[in-house]
Amino acid sequence: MTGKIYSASTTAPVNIATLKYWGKRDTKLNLPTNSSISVTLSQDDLRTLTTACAAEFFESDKLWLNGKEESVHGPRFLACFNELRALRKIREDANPELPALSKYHMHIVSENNFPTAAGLASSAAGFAAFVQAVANLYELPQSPEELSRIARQGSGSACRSLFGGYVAWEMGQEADGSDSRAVQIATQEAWPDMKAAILVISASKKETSSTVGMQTTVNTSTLFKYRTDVVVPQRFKEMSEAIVNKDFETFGKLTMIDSNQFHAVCLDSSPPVFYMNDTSRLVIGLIEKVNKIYGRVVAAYTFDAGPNSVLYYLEKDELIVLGLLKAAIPDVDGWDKKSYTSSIAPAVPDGVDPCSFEVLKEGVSRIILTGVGPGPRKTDEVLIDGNGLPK
Ligand SMILES: Nc1ncnc2c1ncn2[C@@H]1O[C@H](COP(=O)(O)OP(=O)(O)OP(=O)(O)O)[C@@H](O)[C@H]1O
Ligand SMILES: C[C@@](O)(CCOP(=O)(O)OP(=O)(O)O)CC(=O)O
Repeated sequence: MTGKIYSASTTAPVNIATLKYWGKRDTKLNLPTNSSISVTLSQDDLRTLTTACAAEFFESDKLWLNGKEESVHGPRFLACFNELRALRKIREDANPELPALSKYHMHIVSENNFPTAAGLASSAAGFAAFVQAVANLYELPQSPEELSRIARQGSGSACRSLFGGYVAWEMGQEADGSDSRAVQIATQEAWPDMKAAILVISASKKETSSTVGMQTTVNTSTLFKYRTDVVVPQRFKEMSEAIVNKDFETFGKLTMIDSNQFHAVCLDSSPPVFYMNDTSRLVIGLIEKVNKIYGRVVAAYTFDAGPNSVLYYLEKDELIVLGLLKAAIPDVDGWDKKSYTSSIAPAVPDGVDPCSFEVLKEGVSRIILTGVGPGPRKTDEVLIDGNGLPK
């Protein structure tokens, strides 16, 4: 059977948290135990591209991710489908001339241009793109904030990828999750010189998913309650202010101590959850050393649920940060053509032991040079063919 196919596409960005979401107070609605903050990264380097289409002749909802069909019958996808269809239905009821897309099955085709399920926040970009693509298809009037409440139910961190720039996920208080949504703290333009270097230390699927790891922490860690009740509320205020004031020193310090505390509560879980490895710890040591040598925060490290390291730094310090990394890991994929050598400062400052570079050379497989970027973007690129199947 054939017929008219309605379609819309979007791209969506990855975001990397600087104040970590770790723990759910409601696993069904994906409601967090604490608020969190992230930086949205440029889609020139990391992005999901998703096409959503609907047609009367489709027989079921389907999703193809990177060319492979995946189930959409899990509760996360179902929650998003149901909410989006309900919003479309409101439009159709108000205007009976609209095609009855809410009654049609959907085909979703999506591509990540980076490793999936490897701690590079693919679920964040993936669910944000999915929700935004369907919202585009349905021509929904809802704001990014409202869409973020839906994306949150796909994957918590996805709610933050509905915005560009600097984003907070406010945990909310309501039992139904109506006030647990993302808001923008500052636009990309407000603080445009934030850069990020991602050291890909492992691009393989991780052993303990974030979903499982965080609930192990909620259920067993005694340090965790102190983190959510005392530490995060204070840090949330300080980090939001640091972003608004473009105060990298405070932003960077908070980013590093929060990453470390997140991994500390993982270790305090039973059984303990480990995400960092020896290479990750070496990166921490190196950045701590460099910051000490310069007497200020030149770069801030953060690690999610995996060994990969994300380093935030300001454009003005690019020569210091990338000069050192280029000296340490010159041969990995991902370097651009710039030289990053300076006539005034040595690439490897006094006090940094170049012997440690051997471990980095062994452990890092790729560098991704990126920076703060915008939120989801509509695109004319379409990933489906005339039969509603992946091209
Ligand atoms: N483009 C996409 N479209 C829809 N769903 C996606 C997409 N990309 C990833 N996902 C979903 O997210 C899952 C991977 O999420 P997971 O949390 O395991 O990894 P991650 O997001 O890369 O890591 P982390 O969240 O710890 O940074 C995939 O199995 C898939 O269900
Ligand atoms: C360490 C983190 O990256 C955890 C992300 O967890 P997810 O958003 O992947 O978890 P689910 O809500 O279960 O899908 C920290 C963060 O992004 O804030």
